[in-house]
Formats: sequence, structure tokens, C-alpha cells
Amino acid sequence: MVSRRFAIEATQLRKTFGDEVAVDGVDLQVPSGHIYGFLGPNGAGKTTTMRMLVGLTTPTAGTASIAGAAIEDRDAVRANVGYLPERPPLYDELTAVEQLTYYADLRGVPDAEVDDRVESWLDRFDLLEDADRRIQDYSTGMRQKVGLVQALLHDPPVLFLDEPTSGLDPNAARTMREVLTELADGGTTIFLSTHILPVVEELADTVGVLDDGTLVSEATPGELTSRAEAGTDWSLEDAFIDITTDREGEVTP
Ligand SMILES: Nc1ncnc2c1ncn2[C@@H]1O[C@H](COP(=O)(O)OP(=O)(O)OP(=O)(O)O)[C@@H](O)[C@H]1O
Repeated sequence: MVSRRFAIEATQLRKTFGDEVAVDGVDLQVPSGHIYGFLGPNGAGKTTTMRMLVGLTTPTAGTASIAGAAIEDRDAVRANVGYLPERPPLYDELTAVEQLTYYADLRGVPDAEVDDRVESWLDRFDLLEDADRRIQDYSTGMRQKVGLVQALLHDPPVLFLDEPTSGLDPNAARTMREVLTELADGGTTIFLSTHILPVVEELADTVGVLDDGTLVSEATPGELTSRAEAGTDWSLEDAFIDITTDREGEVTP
């Protein structure tokens, strides 16, 4: 039985690559409409965790469900999840309109709605003028914007975003933050991995810190900064460094 109380639920999720333990028994319970900021040092296992949750790699052990459906249910995952990976999967030879129309079709967006949805999202991200240029001629930030639109075009209840503001100029980054806030206000659950801590500080309801494959801290941004033995005005960056540096002295058997 899977629970419907949480949009994202994982129990003892684990992934190994040979002898390498990338994710080491992660438990998650993210309520609907929450923005969950997923932090951790390079190599902590964030991308691997997300790839398991969106059905792109099979867990070595553990279980997970998204919007009430087990991650093994591929059709449900496709319908319920939007995923923006670090490098958006786009066809260079297509234009943005062709790419997004193709993807909308794959994800079952009703034909009558495709053109309007594509146009309004391209407009929101200031891409209308370039909509009929091939993606191979796009800048990194333009590709990132198309990747985000692609992830949310079918209006999924749960979004997984890996470094969504990467490569974006300040205007586009602000639009991205505004869009994410609006989506969460409308009930979309957003699982957001980034190294840009002010984004998490501004947006996240809950912050989870993954270190060496283990979830070492989970709290609101406010709790995290006051929980650290800190004085009064630590930033999330101070707390992050404190939480992840303390563990470096640990002796592993
Ligand atoms: N396909 C793979 N084969 C072997 N090892 C892998 C594979 N994918 C990830 N790993 C290893 O798993 C660990 C976690 O990697 P992962 O990419 O999940 O970290 P991350 O937290 O997303 O890092 P970053 O912040 O640098 O993007 C790393 O040690 C990495 O080398």
C-alpha cells in the first residue's frame, strides 16, 4: 500500500555502483505543494536520488512513491513527474516550438491545448522571438529555459529540478523563482536540488541536506540556521558548511 499523504515518499532508498555507495538509505516524506530544497556537497548523491525518484535508475534497495504511485509504475511516473536534469534532454536539430510540441504530445497534453501552452510558456520565459530557431543555436540559459518549460508543460503534480537556475541571467532566474512559487501555491510539489543557497533560502519550505549518501539534516531554512550552533545571524551557507564539515572528522569503520 502506498500512502497518499505525501507527494514524494521514500523509504530506505539505496543505490550502489559496484563498491561505491551513492545513496545510503534515504527516507523522504514531502507533502503536496511543498518546495523541498535538496542540498549537499558535490558527489553527495543528490542526482542519483532524483534519478531513482523519477524512474531513470532502479534503486538497489528501498521503496518510493510519487503522487501515490510506486516508482516502478512507469506510466504513472511519466504522468505525475516533470524532471529537469542538469543537462536538459533536447534535440539540437529541432526548434524550441518543435521540441516542446513533440514533448507535449509524448506526455499526453490534449491536442487543442498544445499550441497555447507552448506559446504562453515561451512568452513567460522571453523566448517567443527565438521560438523558431534551432536549439543548436541556443545559449546555455536558453536551453535551460526550454528544459524547464518541457518539464512543466504537461502540468505534472510533482517537479524534480536539478540546478534550475544554472546559466540563467538575473531576469530569467527571477522569472524561474516566481514560476516555482506560483506552481507551489497552486499545489505542485517541487523537489529542488541546487548549490545556489539563496534560492533555497527564499523558496524552500523544507531543506534536506544529503552528505555522503545520507540525509544528515532536515528542517525549515529558519530552523536550520538557528539549529546550527550559531549565534543569531547565520546564513543557510554557514549552516550548510557547518553541517557538512562536522561529518568530515567522523571515523568510518
Ligand atoms: N553511473 C554511475 N556510475 C558510477 N558511479 C556513479 C554513477 N552515478 C553517480 N555515481 C557516483 O555516485 C556518487 C553520487 O553522485 P551524484 O551525481 O548523485 O552526486 P550529486 O550530489 O548529484 O553531485 P553534484 O552536486 O556534484 O552534482 C558519486 O560518488 C558518483 O561518482
